[in-house]
Amino acid sequence: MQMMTEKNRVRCEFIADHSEFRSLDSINGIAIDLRYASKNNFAGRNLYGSLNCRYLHADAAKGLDTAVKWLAKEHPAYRLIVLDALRPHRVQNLLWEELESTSLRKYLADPARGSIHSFGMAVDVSLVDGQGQLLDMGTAYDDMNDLSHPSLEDSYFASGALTEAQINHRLILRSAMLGSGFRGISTEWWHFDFGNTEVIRQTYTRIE
Ligand SMILES: C[C@@H](N)C(=O)N[C@H](C)C(=O)O
Ligand SMILES: [Zn+2]
Repeated sequence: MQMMTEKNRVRCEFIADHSEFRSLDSINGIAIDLRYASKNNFAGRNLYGSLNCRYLHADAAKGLDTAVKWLAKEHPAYRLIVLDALRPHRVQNLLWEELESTSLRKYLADPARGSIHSFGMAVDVSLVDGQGQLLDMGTAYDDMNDLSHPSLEDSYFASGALTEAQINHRLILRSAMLGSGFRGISTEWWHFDFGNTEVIRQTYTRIE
């Protein structure tokens, strides 16, 4: 296993000069509402402060370009909205502290391993309609409970806790993302990693 060296870590303040990363503003056709750059998140405060986190690694940005094109062709009434993208490692630490002594840490990557967001290789996304309104996914973004788990959707549909429309919205989002090289996780309908997470942790640049 390759050890992470200093050259694999870059402070977020220098990201604009780093050729591996692409601004979200270069991805045509997406909406952007970075929740951790506002008070509208589970911590209730702006966690990014003056840091510009409107970035992704170029590999993941290319995947998002593909997802945008698929959606425009197959579901032109809907658009992707990016709720989080690059998340500096120092902010992952803040999120981890925020959930100390709770059972909710299972919804976060342990900073000891590192979040794929901190490599710019994960995105939190949803769908908006033509008016920019979020589609109903059955739970809100970062709603840390079982109803958000893709792995439990079938049973929640059977019990009536999730409607057909809510499941359909999730399926459209998932089709756009999985068909473009992203992988979902079992506990969050909004989170997608691009590529092999072990390779990313070992070889990609982590933003501090
Ligand atoms: C906290 C949530 N939005 C999230 O992104 N979780 C993943 C697993 C992470 O922390 O990397
Ligand atoms: Zn995420």
